[in-house]
Amino acid sequence: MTPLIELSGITKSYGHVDALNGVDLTLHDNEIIGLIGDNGAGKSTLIKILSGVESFDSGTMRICGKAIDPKRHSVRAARRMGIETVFQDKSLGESQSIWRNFFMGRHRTNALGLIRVQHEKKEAMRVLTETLGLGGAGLSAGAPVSVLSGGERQGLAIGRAMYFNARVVILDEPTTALAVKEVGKVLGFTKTLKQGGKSGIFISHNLHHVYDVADRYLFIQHGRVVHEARKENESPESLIKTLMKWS
Ligand SMILES: Nc1ncnc2c1ncn2[C@@H]1O[C@H](COP(=O)(O)OP(=O)(O)OP(=O)(O)O)[C@@H](O)[C@H]1O
Repeated sequence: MTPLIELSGITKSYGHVDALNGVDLTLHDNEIIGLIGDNGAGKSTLIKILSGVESFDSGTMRICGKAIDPKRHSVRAARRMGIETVFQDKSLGESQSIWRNFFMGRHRTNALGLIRVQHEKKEAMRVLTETLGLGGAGLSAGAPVSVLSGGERQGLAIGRAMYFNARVVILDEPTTALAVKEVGKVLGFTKTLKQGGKSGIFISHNLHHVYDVADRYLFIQHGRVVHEARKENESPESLIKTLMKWS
């Protein structure tokens, strides 16, 4: 089966800094991979390239078998091909309502071009309650995002990506700065992605979290994938040992 994402020899420099030095990476259908690497290893640069925020200098990138022209790659193009990124706490507007956030930039309109407010409210709540199990007293589509906990905000961003048919959801440090209970929620949402048939790329400095959600682990050092491991042969402790070896 054609992989969802195939990177071969991807390089990216910022002036004299070589952030990526020939990355090879494959992501398959309904698979979650964990990207592991020390500070400055190149993880963020890699996901910026995948999500279209940055372009790459050389190498080849294929999404669902289609070769990507680095000059035409953009966030919009990546989204069109089903790649969505959930950034830590940055993808939601605090004071805006939950339903507006959910449909931000992709509102459903009627024949007159007006936003279908009731439909969007209903759909947003359906995804949050049925797919992600959020809810409880007081949660309504019209409430501001600020009423949601840190974990629930990540859930909203993940639910939104699923609703808009993302094939691949990239989670960049989604558990950083969250309380333990909230971390559990976010790890649960990430597993929901996989149960829903999606794929994911999960980045975290906490290797217990990465171990928990990913099927396969890629270790990055100095802008290259230097080691790969599968869940069945690993434990959180063995991942930590391997990271120390490559740091
Ligand atoms: N916009 C930029 N301009 C100059 N150098 C950059 C830029 N972005 C990243 N770099 C450099 O590229 C290298 C890889 O950085 P990157 O942020 O991708 O690493 P990372 O693995 O995500 O690190 P961290 O875990 O600390 O977020 C680093 O040396 C970094 O300083």
